[in-house]
Amino acid sequence: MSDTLKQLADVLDQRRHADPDSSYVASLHHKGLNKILEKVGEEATEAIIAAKDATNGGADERQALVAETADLWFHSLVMLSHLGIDSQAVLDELAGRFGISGLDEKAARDTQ
Ligand SMILES: N=c1c2ncn([C@@H]3O[C@H](COP(=O)(O)OP(=O)(O)OP(=O)(O)O)[C@@H](O)[C@H]3O)c2ncn1[C@@H]1O[C@H](COP(=O)(O)O)[C@@H](O)[C@H]1O
Repeated sequence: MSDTLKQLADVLDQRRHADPDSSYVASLHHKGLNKILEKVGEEATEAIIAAKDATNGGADERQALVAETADLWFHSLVMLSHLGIDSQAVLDELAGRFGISGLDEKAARDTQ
């Protein structure tokens, strides 16, 4: 899975300074951070609605949720690229959390 994310992140970095008229990614960078954040929020909302629809839905609704989650992940990667943050850092962050219960981590946070 992370090979796909890595490949996509590389393509996104390559498109950073491409022609906005021929690249959707370049057009997002050209419009700026606010537009990218607007898309992240929009795709998050669409993923939430798709998840609600998938609760009682069939294969089509489940596939729609997969597609909306892909849109959300894609636009989140564009956001990181725009800010010059290597998406590998997110994968490293998740890897660093392996074996640490979310409940234990939250309890430790509350005592700090
Ligand atoms: N994975 C994606 C990907 N996922 C979603 N999208 C685009 O994200 C947009 C989201 O759709 P919306 O309907 O929400 O957006 P919209 O209405 O077109 O845009 P707004 O007017 O709302 O801003 C669509 O244009 C999708 O095509 C993607 N565009 C590109 N990629 C990857 O990025 C690579 C580079 O793309 P380009 O920069 O376009 O060459 C591609 O080869 C793909 O690998």
